[in-house]
Amino acid sequence: MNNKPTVAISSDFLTAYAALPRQKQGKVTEFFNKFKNDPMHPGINFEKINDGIDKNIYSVRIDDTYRGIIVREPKNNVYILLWVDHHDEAYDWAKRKKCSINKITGSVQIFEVQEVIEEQSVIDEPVLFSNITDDIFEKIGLPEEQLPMIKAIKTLDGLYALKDAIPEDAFEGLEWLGNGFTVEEVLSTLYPETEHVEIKEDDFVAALQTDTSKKSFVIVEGEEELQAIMQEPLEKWRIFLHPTQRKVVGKNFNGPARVLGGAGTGKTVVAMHRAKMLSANLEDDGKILFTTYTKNLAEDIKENLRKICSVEEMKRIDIINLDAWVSNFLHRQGYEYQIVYDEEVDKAWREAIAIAGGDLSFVENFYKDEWIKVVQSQEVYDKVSYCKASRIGRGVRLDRKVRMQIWDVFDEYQNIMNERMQRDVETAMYECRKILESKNLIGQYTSIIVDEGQDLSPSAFRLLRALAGDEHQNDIFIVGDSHQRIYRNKAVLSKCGINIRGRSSYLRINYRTTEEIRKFAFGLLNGVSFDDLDEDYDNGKGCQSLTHGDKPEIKEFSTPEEELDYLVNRIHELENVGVEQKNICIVARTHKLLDNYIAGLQRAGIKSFEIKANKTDDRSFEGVRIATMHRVKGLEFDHVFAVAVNKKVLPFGTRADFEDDISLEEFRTGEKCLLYVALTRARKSACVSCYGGLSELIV
Ligand SMILES: Nc1ncnc2c1ncn2[C@@H]1O[C@H](COP(=O)(O)OP(=O)(O)OP(=O)(O)O)[C@@H](O)[C@H]1O
Repeated sequence: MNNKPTVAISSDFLTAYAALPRQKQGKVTEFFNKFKNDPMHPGINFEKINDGIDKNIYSVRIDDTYRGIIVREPKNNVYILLWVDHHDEAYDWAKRKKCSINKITGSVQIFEVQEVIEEQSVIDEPVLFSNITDDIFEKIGLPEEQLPMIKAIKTLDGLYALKDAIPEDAFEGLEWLGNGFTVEEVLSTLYPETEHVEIKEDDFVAALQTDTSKKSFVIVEGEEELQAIMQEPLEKWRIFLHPTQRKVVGKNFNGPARVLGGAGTGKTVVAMHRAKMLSANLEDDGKILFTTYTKNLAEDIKENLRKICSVEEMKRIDIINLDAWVSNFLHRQGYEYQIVYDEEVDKAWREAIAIAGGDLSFVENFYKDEWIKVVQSQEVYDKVSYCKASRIGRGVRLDRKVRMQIWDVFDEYQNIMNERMQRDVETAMYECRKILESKNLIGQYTSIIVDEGQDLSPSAFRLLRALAGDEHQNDIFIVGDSHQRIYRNKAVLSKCGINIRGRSSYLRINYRTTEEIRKFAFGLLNGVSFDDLDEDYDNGKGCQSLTHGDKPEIKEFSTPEEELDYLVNRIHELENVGVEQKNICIVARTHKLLDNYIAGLQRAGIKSFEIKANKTDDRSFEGVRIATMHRVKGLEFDHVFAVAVNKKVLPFGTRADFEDDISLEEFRTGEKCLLYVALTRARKSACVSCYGGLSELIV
């Protein structure tokens, strides 16, 4: 017998632990501290489970009323904490459970052995898995004992009713098969080829270390680790990665890599774990840059990275939004221009058009778009180059004469910015790269990780290429989703010196939203084609959520007052069933609209907390969250109300604001993406409401 005990915790145990009253949680932690050091201490009361089917599953006494459920595998000195509950409930949970190592996948599995299921009595209905052969069931890790039970299932509901009885890894495959995914899709999507380990039937120590087991179990090594786990038991992302996530986190890529995945599929989680892994393996004075588009997201990431990284690992990671990095760098280099945004930039454009627009009759948006999508995207910063530049994908055709006239406006825009010692952010990024190149400062970072890659511009990616230096192992890692592109930037990686060919992956399991919300939100994007951040398309299909709930509601009202009444009632209803205000978020298209809701809620006695730009959502504040659609990016709440989704609000612009149909369509797509982002922040429920007519973007 191995003398050193191996003690592990299951993901289910943490769920059960999180549901206990605080005082009982303290007892469990106390028990566990004692237990971990000496599982066979005489004070630990192992009791057999009466009528239990697995002789290795025991109960242990936490206090007078609570019991823990533990697998004890004496041969290898392994202990796995599976559950904790009131005495009777805990015994009930344990009675029919079995813990074993799956012969095919080598993973540790907890499952129930059931003799009959009710559905078997419905004779004439065809079974759900009639086309699935035994070897496929085996491949997805279904225990032999459960074959008859699974083969008898007739409906998806029947499958869901058995969720707790089936091992987690096998259930996932069954759910996807039941939802119509093909065997090939299921095997290639959910069961990545990881290192193939031959596990002996009873070698629990080795089995706990397979990637599939690590999805549901964690071996607890030290005191600090245990404390960190028990302090935030529901933050499972810190510990239990899916094998598909683990594969991307740990892989050595011989150059830039890209990960796509719909909202809530764990892209940020993967990016954070990868940052930790790379930091832990950095040599000498290497450094990692973890960057993203918005400041608040960078702040959130910093906060979360602290939860998984050691102090040493954190020290080697710079976490900052790219424009802030650029601004800091330029400042250190004595660059005298100020980076300006939105209103300031628009002001300069308006003036430039008034001064140099002559008899051209283009709308303001046209110049701004042309500047970003042609000049900055291709770096054609002089008249001659601009006149020769490709304008593929731009709606209006321009002859040389008109291009020359347009350049006069661009010239004037640059003059104005120069006079004011200002720069738009893209120009600043371009100039930042030029300084890096001229001062031989390229390659400042060993590795760069980019979150929300869909929102970075070509100038940003070219700058990142320079910051990472020449292509090398694990140089750039980008996660993103073009369905969530809500700013005007769009880049093709290969055109920015970032070649990801052969190094791309897709995450397809949605951890955040219910399947019903995911489908509804994704349906809003029907008929629009999306890119893969490179030269190809991403159809965003082939995803599935882990949870289920009600379909999002669409509520139409005649007046804002009626909508507000509804909102107030719903908030009270949610509060009455124990939902905290901070887990509810109201999302609107514009800042101005938010003010109406804040005032309305106040009149109804409901506290609200506006989530503002450049700040994290401070959870210590009470109140229903309220934010713009742009601002909720990267956040999540149990319940989301997208309000004022009115005819004249979404899209927030009309045909007259755009020069041509292509520009208009691009804008409308951005507006759809905003609604997609807003709704996919919801974990449990989402509602769309409007007054005075529903937005035409909801079909
Ligand atoms: N392995 C995991 N185990 C448990 N929860 C997870 C896991 N991976 C991700 N999650 C949870 O799923 C939710 C979504 O994860 P994350 O924010 O990383 O997704 P995302 O793809 O970046 O989403 P979005 O693109 O919408 O911002 C988070 O609550 C996260 O904690």
